[in-house]
Amino acid sequence: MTGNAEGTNGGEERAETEVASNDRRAVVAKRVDDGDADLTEISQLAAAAGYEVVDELTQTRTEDAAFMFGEGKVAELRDRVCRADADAVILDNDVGPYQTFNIGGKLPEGVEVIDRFTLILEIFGQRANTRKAQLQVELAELRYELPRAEAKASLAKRDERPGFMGLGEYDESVERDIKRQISEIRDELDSIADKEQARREQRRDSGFDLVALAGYTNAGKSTLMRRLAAEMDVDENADRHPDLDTTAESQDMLFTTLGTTTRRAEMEKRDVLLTDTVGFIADLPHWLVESFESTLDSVYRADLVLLVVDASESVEAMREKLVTSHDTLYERNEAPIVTVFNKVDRLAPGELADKRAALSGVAPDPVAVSAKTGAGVAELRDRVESELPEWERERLVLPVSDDAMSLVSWIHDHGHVADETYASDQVTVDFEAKPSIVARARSKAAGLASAESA
Ligand SMILES: Nc1nc2c(ncn2[C@@H]2O[C@H](COP(=O)(O)OP(=O)(O)OP(=O)(O)O)[C@@H](O)[C@H]2O)c(=O)[nH]1
Ligand SMILES: [Mg+2]
Repeated sequence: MTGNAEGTNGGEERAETEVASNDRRAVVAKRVDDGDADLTEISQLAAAAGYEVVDELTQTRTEDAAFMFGEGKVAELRDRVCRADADAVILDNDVGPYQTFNIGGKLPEGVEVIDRFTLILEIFGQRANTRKAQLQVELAELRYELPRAEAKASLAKRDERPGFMGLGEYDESVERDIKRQISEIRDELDSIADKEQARREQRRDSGFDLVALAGYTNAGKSTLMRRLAAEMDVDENADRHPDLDTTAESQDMLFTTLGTTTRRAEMEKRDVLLTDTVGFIADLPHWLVESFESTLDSVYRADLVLLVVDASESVEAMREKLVTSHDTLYERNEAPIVTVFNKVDRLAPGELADKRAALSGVAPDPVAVSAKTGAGVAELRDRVESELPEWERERLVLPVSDDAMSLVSWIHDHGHVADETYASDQVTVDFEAKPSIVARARSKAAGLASAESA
């Protein structure tokens, strides 16, 4: 594949690649059919992957079958690469394997041609620090490679261009090998996903509501996560919640967060576990989204999703990012969504009201916050509690016994006790909890009563 996203075996080797990668120089380029090409996001992605952007080039024209750009533009690209002494060309386009090969052929020896997807994979490869993340990166790389291997195999078979791309002979065994690896990785990811699903169910059974932070990359999800999270009680929960973590790193960089982090959030009544996860980005091919699907399970399977958007950006940028986010959520999301306008500390007076009005179609009734200053966060907590699935109210009268006392404390752990009254031989607990918890409390109480009468 193009780019240097190979070597997904992680470990110390990866750390060295990362250090070495920090002084790579890149020219970023983009072609659009019409209008002006915007290089902001691809430049941010390049920086996130550790490239220094040394020059840029854009072109507005229809796609050239052989070179993607016009051939004259490729000559200009070559000049710029030479002048800037660049190591790589980063293209913000969906570039076919042959186009990549053809552009590479016009560039000085050793200059890499990297497209948007391989660049994103490179970033993910550098950030992948769990088994699951590494497997997902490997899966995406293999899925990127498969059609390319197929193309090479069919060319080799027809004996038209042996040694295509200077990478030696290809036969179908390469393809078979890739397919076998893909299926092995899928199996392992499936079993990880099953364990995670079981853990979510267990958490629900213990009375937690699961709230997920979703949104475009760099919207401020991790910063908001830290703001909402309770002072850490990881130690207390270390066994029950192995992915609970004290940190959720924030940086002004795309894709700071790759894996998922879960922390307890402090709410008035509800026990909420908040999960932070990978950000969304526009224009991803389906194979890349699918490779990271199980990372988004914590969003899709939550009880409530907080869709965070950077409100300091232009209305147009916000709209595009909201649409991308909704597209990503659309097919599989099961939970209600609350839109959060973040970074309101950066807005001029009146700007918030204008943006609310302009975006009411894609962001109905958003909560405005600053994760940085804490403004609006109290309102957000109230909103989370009011949007979570309704709790049921119940009143149980129990005999005073050791077993009854442990049931009372179980109810305290799993719901919200409004009143607890002791009489000489009985205790009355008035509480609210999820319907499933209320049902279990009832059956436990029935068990107590029958044990007593036995
Ligand atoms: N001014 C301002 N900056 C903020 C606010 N919230 C987050 N930021 C900044 O925005 C940048 C991105 O924040 P993160 O919390 O890393 O964003 P994220 O959504 O987790 O990003 P990824 O993990 O990269 O997808 C950081 O530089 C934060 O300091 C806010 O309310 N106000
Ligand atoms: Mg983050």
